[in-house]
Amino acid sequence: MSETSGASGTSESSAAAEASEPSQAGGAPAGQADGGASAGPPAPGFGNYQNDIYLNGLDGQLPRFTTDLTLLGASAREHLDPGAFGYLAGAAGSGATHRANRAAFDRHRLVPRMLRGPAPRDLSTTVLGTRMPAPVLLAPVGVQSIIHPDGELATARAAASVGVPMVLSTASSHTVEEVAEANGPDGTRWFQLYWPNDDDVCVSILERARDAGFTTLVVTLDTWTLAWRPQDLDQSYLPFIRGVGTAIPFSDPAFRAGLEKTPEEDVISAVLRWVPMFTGTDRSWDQLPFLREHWDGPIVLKGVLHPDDARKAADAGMDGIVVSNHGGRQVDGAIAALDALPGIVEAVGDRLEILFDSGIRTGSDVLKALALGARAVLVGRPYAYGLAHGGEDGVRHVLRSLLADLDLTLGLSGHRTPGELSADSLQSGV
Ligand SMILES: Cc1cc2nc3c(=O)[nH]c(=O)nc-3n(C[C@H](O)[C@H](O)[C@H](O)COP(=O)(O)O)c2cc1C
Ligand SMILES: O=C(O)C(=O)c1ccccc1
Repeated sequence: MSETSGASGTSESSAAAEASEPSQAGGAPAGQADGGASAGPPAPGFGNYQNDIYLNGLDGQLPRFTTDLTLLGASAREHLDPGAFGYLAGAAGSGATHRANRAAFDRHRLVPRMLRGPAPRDLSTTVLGTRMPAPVLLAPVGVQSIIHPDGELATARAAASVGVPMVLSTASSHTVEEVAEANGPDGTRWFQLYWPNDDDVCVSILERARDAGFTTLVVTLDTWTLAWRPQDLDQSYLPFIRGVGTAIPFSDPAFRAGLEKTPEEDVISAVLRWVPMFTGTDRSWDQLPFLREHWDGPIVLKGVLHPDDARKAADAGMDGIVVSNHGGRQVDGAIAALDALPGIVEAVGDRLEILFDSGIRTGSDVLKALALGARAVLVGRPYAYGLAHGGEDGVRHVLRSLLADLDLTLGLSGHRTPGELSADSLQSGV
């Protein structure tokens, strides 16, 4: 949208993996009614979205787009420039880890239980002091203005209307203050840090995030430099070197103080100062006290895949971790995030909160991650695809679909709350 596209990506990796998920004819035509999407507090029982959709059908209204979230990658292509699509759907290298994330879910199957009266259900939970209606958060996804002009503002509004917490990326297209306003007084929001190597800039961004009502800090460890991403390389597509996804630093007084000209006057110089400040900046465990000193809420480390790193996070006094391989976008050939989860839960499950992301597409995926010990999950590409399909309404449709599927699948499996799930709820290795 904001970019002109270069050569179209031809490698069969990454984006193709997402876009080639089995395509059924199920996708409702775009542009139709939004199946009962409405702002305001969520209806009691997420499964009601199913009723809304069927009842709207009596009036000839179909959901805005498909309710099968595994299909969204393919249809998002129609709404995006090739560059933006490749960036969103793509992955590292051959896409092996991206595919492994999905394959891992298939190796675990739920074993439903009967006649246990699992209604009404209660999906709500509290994670690190944040009350949430279901154990689901929106993962940090940067540069959302390449997906839709409203970008993170649309996401923030949709998240608040459903009650789901959002995690805002440092690489946002809108400032922390703008996103907080869109998310509103009732929205719940966490802030994701790409840790700048300039301490003054880091502290200034943290203070702004805290003042704007972001309660928990998520520090991403696995993307201190961008991986080899053929989908982007083949199109020479990197939004933030064009000053897209840089709203937070460019509006930051400490960052601006180090520039001779403002970013509005000279975007190239601002980009040249920012990019090396947040990428190419690997950190070490002994630097974590700096963040503790400058952030008074909970701190979560995102991108942990080894039990020893999870132990180090606990030893460092961190409050939580996200078991994640960044949706297969960083180390191609890395372990599927779901396969890393049980060992990490065993190592530190009693010492800190364990969240999970990478590959969640359906309600049953959420249940499998919870059964393997995650307290909550983050979902990335699916809501970004929703944003591509229909801005705020599109994100809301994805969220309501995922939560309705989660609620119904939990109940049909014989459970009333997510806390009832355990490894016994699964048959694994199938
Ligand atoms: C387009 C895109 C941009 C992303 N940007 C960020 C980011 O700025 N910060 C971050 O920590 N993770 C980022 N991620 C990773 C997500 O937070 C999350 O780990 C990943 O998308 C989960 O996998 P899934 O897409 O299969 O749900 C990004 C992912 C995508 C697809
Ligand atoms: O593309 C990503 O996965 C990502 O995390 C990122 C990194 C820098 C800027 C924007 C997004």
